[in-house]
Amino acid sequence: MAGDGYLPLFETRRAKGIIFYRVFAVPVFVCIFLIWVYRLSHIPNERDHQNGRLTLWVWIGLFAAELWFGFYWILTQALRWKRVHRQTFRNRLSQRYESELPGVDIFVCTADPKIEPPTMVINTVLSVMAYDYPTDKLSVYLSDDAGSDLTFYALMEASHFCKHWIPYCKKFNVEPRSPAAYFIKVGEARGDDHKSQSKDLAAIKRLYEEMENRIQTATKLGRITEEIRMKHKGFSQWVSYSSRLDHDTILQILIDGRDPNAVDNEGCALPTLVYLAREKRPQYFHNFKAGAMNALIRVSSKISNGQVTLNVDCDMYSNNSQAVRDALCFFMDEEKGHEVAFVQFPQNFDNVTKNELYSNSLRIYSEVEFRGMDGYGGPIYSGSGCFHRREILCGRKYDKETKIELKRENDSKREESLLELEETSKALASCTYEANTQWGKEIGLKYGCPVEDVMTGISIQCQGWKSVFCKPERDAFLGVSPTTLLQFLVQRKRWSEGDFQIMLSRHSPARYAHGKISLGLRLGYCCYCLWPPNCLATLFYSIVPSLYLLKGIPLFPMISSPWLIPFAYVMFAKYTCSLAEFMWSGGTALGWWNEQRLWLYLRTTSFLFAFIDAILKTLGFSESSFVVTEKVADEDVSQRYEKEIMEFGAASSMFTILSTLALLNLFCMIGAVKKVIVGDGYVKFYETMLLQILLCSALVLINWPLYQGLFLRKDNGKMPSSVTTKSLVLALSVCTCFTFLY
Ligand SMILES: O=c1ccn([C@@H]2O[C@H](COP(=O)(O)OP(=O)(O)O[C@H]3O[C@H](CO)[C@@H](O)[C@H](O)[C@H]3O)[C@@H](O)[C@H]2O)c(=O)[nH]1
Ligand SMILES: [Mn+2]
Repeated sequence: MAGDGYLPLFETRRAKGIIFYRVFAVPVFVCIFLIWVYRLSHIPNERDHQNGRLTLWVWIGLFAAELWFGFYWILTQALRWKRVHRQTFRNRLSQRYESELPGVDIFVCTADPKIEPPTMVINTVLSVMAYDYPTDKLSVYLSDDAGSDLTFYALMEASHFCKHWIPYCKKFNVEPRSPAAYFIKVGEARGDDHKSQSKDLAAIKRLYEEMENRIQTATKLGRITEEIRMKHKGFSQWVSYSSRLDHDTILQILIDGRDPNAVDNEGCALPTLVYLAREKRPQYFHNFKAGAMNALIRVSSKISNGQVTLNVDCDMYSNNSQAVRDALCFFMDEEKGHEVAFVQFPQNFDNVTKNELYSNSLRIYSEVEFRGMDGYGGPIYSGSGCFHRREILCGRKYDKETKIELKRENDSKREESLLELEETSKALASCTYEANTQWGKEIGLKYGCPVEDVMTGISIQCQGWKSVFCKPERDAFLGVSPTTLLQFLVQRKRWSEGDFQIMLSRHSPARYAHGKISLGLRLGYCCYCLWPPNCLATLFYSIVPSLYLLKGIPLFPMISSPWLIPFAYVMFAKYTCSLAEFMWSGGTALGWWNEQRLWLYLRTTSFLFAFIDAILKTLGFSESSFVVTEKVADEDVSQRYEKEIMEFGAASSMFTILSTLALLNLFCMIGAVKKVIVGDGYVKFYETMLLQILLCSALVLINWPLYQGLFLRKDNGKMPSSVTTKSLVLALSVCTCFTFLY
């Protein structure tokens, strides 16, 4: 196809405004440099203060923090310097390859029926079963790490309902194809929007609601009744089940794509649908999601062996039925496609409130930073919403000469009977299968890291492969993001700890990746992998200058000094730029303000805990864990979330740290105000301490929701009184000790 008249399947464009951005970034860097010069050229000596020695240490601390911030700012530039946008041409794909499209295996992961309700899980499954893609080439696998018969039951119901749902979606070309999300959307639309299909709509809605009722009745009951049990032989597999961590492999091919009778109610073939709960035994470590994915890769290779795989988390339903075709435009492009190992779509969420209370839209990642990495060889593999070439995920090395042909017929073993196929596949999901193999090391997803995805992605890129970031206009996947502050902090602790572990591991972008991926991409990786150490500089900067403000000792240039300019410019430029970025990406000003708060909270808690834990793990002192994010919330928690009221309500040590810091700054602020009123006059204090006053007031201002939670609120989401007491005592003692002892 390549040649003179060659029309590519995708196009890459430079992002607009890059030159403008670069021109803007240079003076910021110069000013950062001047700040360093200021610290080095103004080292305090004994005569400056009677407690000069102490100030010297503080000076060194500030210099270290500013060195770090400056260095980190340079890293963030790598994510902005060369942003690109991609556009796909699905029509061309269809014209050239419609009859030769490759098999696509879709893996949905779930791990707990309580916090990932079965109805949510099957909505995701149904949405991907209804992709606009030849159904005989589509297979959907649900991995259930809880081995729950409730989830299995829900999937069984879905396997019946899909016979109505898939033809309905295709007939009326509906979006989104998650039934729950679709019915909500239709409910909100104007009456005449769906008039032409009102009869079919009413019928399909009734079917869905009946199914949903049955599933929810079972979920509420907490077990499967005998009556339902009798209906499907699959339940018999639960006899060996003693707990979620101790059971045989449970595998059911609910719809066998090879079976000529597996058709929808219009007579069209259905996609294959498989339930898998891999074997679990207490004496074998199960490696969390990475273990589940590797079992899925093996089992699916036996059953359908699609050349392309897609993984979605159980809450991430497909919101765009064209996404598979978008991904294939990259893989199947005749000129550049052969070097693309994976295509990552952004993670979007359908429960984000207007001003993103927990900065949960991941806006800056998807609009700015991933595009920046894409310019340097490809984004990180960030889990859900990523298409892979199966062979590469299984460890195939890059070789310029040989191209992996995607367009070929499936070579699955078609002769075996369903039962035989189930039995042989089961063996692939046993606990012992991986012993003495390269699974988890060179093959499949990597083990031993809480962010198995990022780790796997960097090692694929280091083999020489590229990746692509694809963000179609209509969001491809929508999921559920945390709805409480604690969930958010715990999730980010897992992410940052995992990323930092990569930094300390043999896959470190700082060392291992040298010469294997571009410098820009390595710096980009470092930006994420160095999240946790940020805690040190941020803690220092949010405590020490405020305490010195209380004492009346200046740590920054005076208002009349020209050295104030670089400080002022860096702050002004950095924050204006981030505000502009945020608003250009479609956010609100208040959303940006909330994001700044969340960064402070992350840096002082999640990153701190992650920093300590990652180091302990690397030294072998603690075991890895994976706290699954809750996807449902209590009624009153959800209501507060809708109203954008921050949720505390748990006696967590993370909250003690946050409250102590907030109170400490408040006390310093009050102390400073008192000094101004009774002390040597407003003007002098203001002249010498301006930056410290600004810093401390900004911290007080941004912590406003915390003070509310500590003292003003009465609802269940307020700060628990134990946290309030602890942090009051801590903050007061620090302030008192500091004032009187030094
Ligand atoms: O033992 C486990 C633990 C988790 N999961 C599944 O993994 C997915 C991700 O878990 P979640 O708690 O939702 O974590 P998030 O932080 O929201 O997930 C992001 O970060 C993870 C890495 O930390 C990636 O694996 C995910 O794809 C990415 O969306 C969910 O579908 C879980 O059901 C398992 O299958 N087995
Ligand atoms: Mn999730």
